[in-house]
Amino acid sequence: MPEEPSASTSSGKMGKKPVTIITIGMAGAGKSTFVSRLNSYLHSLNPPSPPYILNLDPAVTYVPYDPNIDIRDTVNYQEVMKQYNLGPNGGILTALNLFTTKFDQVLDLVEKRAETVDYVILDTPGQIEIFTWSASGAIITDAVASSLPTVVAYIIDTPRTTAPATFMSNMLYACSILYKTKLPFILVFNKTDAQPHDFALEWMSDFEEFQAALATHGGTRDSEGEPTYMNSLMNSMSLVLDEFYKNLKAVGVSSLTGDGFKQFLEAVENSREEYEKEYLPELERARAEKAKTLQAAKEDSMNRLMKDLAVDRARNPAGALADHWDPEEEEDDDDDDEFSIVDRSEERGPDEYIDLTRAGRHDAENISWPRPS
Ligand SMILES: Nc1nc2c(ncn2[C@@H]2O[C@H](COP(=O)(O)OP(=O)(O)OP(=O)(O)O)[C@@H](O)[C@H]2O)c(=O)[nH]1
Repeated sequence: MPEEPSASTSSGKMGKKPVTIITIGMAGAGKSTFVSRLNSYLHSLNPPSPPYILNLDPAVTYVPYDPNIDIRDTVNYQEVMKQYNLGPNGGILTALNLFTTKFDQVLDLVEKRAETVDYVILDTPGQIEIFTWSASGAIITDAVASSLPTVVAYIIDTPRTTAPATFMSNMLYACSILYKTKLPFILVFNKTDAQPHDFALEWMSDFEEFQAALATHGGTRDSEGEPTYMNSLMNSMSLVLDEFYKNLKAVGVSSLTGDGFKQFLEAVENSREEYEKEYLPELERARAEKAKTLQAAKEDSMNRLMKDLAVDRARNPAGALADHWDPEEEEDDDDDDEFSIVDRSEERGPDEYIDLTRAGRHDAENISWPRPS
């Protein structure tokens, strides 16, 4: 049963910046269903807190919610596949890369809504590596995280994670994303209606429990009764991961029934504090460092340029007299209007039905895409 909705976490409109939730997870873990349930849960709060949702999966045929911004409105992934002779994964990756070139427009739209929403939710492509191991995924994550408090929700298919080896692989993947993004991180054990997540919490809080589960699992001993290489490796890894688990929040949810979403939002609220205390100061330090380096480089190039100019003028006084700069002569090569991001909520009323079969593909045939580098 879903818990009684509470408005305690709905405070963004009262002065706080909205939190961005980036949902990441293996194919079929339930990302879209999770986003859809989170959307309806936030609508059911008192007062309601409708989120701003971005769908970043260009290949999805159906999403069970109405996204405010949908990558499919900007990039036709089938067209991209045809135009560049790509397979499905290359097509999705290139479509995401093309969309990323316009992400400043997306950020503008999101920032425009920052006063009126508490949550911005990103649904990512089904193939996890397309977002987590691509330049565009990193650019989108960094851009969002430098503008708003951001948290990663790593969605796990709990029923498919009960085997110790699968659990460990999933945790290692989560670990790699945590260290790559350095953002507050929530492990979301989904589908708890089908499989409660207690076993996972036990394994995370006590590595001996995990090792005991490993020992009872088949295939951990060789023909001579000795622990296999994989078994020894996983035993050692469980000690390593013990440290990683300390930096994580874990919640169990059922996107089917709505169970656990109150706890999820509480974890998001704690992550906001973590972002402000840990991520933001680090971001500001990195920004200041970059600005300093950039300023020094600029001054150095300027000094060299001025020196060169002085030499040129001394050598050629007649040419120096003809020196002039006319801003009117500058060519206007701004091609920003080539294609634009669509905010669906500005086109339609919030409760209006969106025909997803018709949506988007705005003049896709007329778009001439730049060659991917
Ligand atoms: N029992 C149960 N099934 C769920 C739950 N959440 C999602 N599912 C099912 O899991 C399947 C995959 O869900 P999706 O939301 O499409 O998963 P996804 O991660 O977005 O999938 P891709 O985008 O294709 O990677 C669907 O059949 C859902 O109905 C849940 O909480 N409980």
